[in-house]
Amino acid sequence: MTQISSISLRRVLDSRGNPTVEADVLTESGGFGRAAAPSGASTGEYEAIELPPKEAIANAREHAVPRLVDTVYAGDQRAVDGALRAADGTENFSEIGANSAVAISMAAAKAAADVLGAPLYQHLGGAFRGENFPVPLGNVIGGGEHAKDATDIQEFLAAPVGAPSVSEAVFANAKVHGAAGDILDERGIGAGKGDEGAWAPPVSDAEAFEIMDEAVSRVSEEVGFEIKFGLDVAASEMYDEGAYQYSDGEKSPDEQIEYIAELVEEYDLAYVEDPLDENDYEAFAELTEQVGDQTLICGDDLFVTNVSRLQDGIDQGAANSILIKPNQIGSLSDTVDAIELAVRNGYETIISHRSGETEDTTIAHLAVATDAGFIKTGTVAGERTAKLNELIRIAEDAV
Ligand SMILES: O=C(O)[C@@H](CO)OP(=O)(O)O
Ligand SMILES: [Mg+2]
Repeated sequence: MTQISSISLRRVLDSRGNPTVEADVLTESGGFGRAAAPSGASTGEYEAIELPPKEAIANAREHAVPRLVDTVYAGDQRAVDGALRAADGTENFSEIGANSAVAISMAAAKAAADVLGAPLYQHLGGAFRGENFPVPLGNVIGGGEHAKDATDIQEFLAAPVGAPSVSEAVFANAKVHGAAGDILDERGIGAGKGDEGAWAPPVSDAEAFEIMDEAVSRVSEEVGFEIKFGLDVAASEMYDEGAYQYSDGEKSPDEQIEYIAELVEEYDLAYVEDPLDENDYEAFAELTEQVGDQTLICGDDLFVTNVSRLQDGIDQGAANSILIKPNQIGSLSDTVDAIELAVRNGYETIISHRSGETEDTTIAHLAVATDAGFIKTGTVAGERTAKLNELIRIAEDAV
């Protein structure tokens, strides 16, 4: 029933106005799935390779499509992803492109769910999936590679850890975004928005901390539950010549560890992603040792959703959580392998969008299917709210 009968690939727009790969998968019984690849700006050095979409599509048509059509069952996700790996023949999808691979992988899962008449989260999670819903981490203020002339730290993220439901959490994050906008106004600071819809004000990181702190406490008081905040430092982007380059000077790796540990204390941060360079497992381990019992130290560029990099981190005690981005590794099976390895070792999982996104909502389903503790997918902007609104629908459907 789920045997793949055709695959179409096309270029569509992403939220930055760049082309990306979209895949349609059809099965012999009429099942249909459509998915599109997202795209990063602050990409990790060890990510699977995104090819220019035209090239990715041409190569996937030549190598992958013939291996899948009339042969592989969309319901057998491991077979779909195994065929993609075999068609590509490299470690990092540099032949067919991780963008083509992940689009086909996700579209096949959706086609299978369609045939089975089950929502995607149910198909991926199975009968015994957990009962929890992820806490949404929402980007409220940001800079780094996502906006010029804004903060050095890439993302200041609202974390509504005390929210009684997914929908209350989602609305609270949007309110924090609104409150941060009000505070910027009150301070006479004009701000545009970055790639993910977060405010991108021309302020120092120190001022952004003040604004975030004020915004989460205003909204927390209004909604009556605890809202903390966290960061994506995206430190690899500022690491150069052995030091972290901030607008107001540089910090050595030891100073960076001390600075982040102080921020965790001062602001009671719920979450700190990529506080250190992607090659410095040792520094990650040191910071985790210092503050890992108070906060999540998360590896994004450090782990790139890759089981062997995650295993290295587990062996060394580097970080206590992992960011999960299907396009960093190129297939849903590889993604789920990373999630399972993390869970077996007590690492929290955070399913994440990319800064370049589409209306695709697969990550909302993946987060629920795998019982992830968190999902990072913005606060406002259509390609972000697509996931958040899907999460609200899933929560309603799954009761
Ligand atoms: O660093 C990140 O976590 C992501 C998403 O916020 O950014 P990008 O997609 O640019 O890598
Ligand atoms: Mg990141």
